[in-house]
Amino acid sequence: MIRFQNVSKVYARGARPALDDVSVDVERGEFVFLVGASGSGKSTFLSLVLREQRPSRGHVYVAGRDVANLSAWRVPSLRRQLGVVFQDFRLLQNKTVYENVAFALQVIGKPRHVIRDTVPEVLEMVGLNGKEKRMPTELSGGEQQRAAIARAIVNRPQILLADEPTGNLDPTTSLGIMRLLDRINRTGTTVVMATHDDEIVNEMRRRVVELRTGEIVRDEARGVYGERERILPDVGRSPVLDAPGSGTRVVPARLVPQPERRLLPDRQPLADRQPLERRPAGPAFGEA
Ligand SMILES: Nc1ncnc2c1ncn2[C@@H]1O[C@H](COP(=O)(O)OP(=O)(O)OP(=O)(O)O)[C@@H](O)[C@H]1O
Repeated sequence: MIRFQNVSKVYARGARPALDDVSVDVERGEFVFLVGASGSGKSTFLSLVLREQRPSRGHVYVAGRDVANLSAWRVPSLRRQLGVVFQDFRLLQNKTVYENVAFALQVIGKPRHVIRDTVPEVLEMVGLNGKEKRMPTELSGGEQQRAAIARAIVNRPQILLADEPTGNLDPTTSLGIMRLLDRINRTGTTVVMATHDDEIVNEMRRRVVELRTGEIVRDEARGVYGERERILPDVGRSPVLDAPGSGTRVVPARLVPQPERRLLPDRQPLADRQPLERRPAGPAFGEA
């Protein structure tokens, strides 16, 4: 779905590369965390996928197309396959929630009846029904991010890119946003999320690609799909969510980050989860 082949990006002559010979594949339907310190190249990675930037060397393929070689008139069609959410939401302040989401369809020429049917469906999916007429200033941060996510997925993109989507939110609100992104991913949308939030990364137990000064220093499958979990024999309990009534499950002790704190209660028993390759590519939203 996304392939970086020996990609380097140098912004200014003589400067250190923002990305340095990066090769990585993101498969259809994956959820990948892109982590690394500030300045390690995460946003550069996302901007290359979006064709906001072109690589200085190497190739970036998105849905099979070499994006650096796309002619300018094909870039909008690439972007239609990509939904994007940002830390600062970037809603249009003079439009209501409904209008913000509808606008994403209007600009690509969707007929009015499609907009009328689709927007309420997406707003319900992200948990904003009843708030259609609110202006962005009348929403909490978490609600603004939900509106931004609704706008990003309303056109059913194959890929959702999220650049620090929880960066402005408190832990509880972040949890809700992560559940929503998880749900969107489970319907078949590939998600790549750049984040500094170790707690979320450790909790979600998905693939983690770590950048350091432009190079990949870690690429690790986590959780049920990761080798680490399968080979770990010792099993421990999370002290926070193993409280009575928490509905949590046993987790391998060594996978619980320090300090131990679980953000995301598991909603799906391990045995019910399918390996990625067997997960059908479903519609881009709606319940899995
Ligand atoms: N448009 C630009 N022009 C010049 N240099 C840039 C540009 N964008 C990023 N850089 C540089 O490239 C490097 C990687 O930056 P990037 O924004 O990709 O990192 P990041 O991991 O996303 O950081 P953060 O977590 O702070 O957002 C940094 O050294 C940064 O200064």
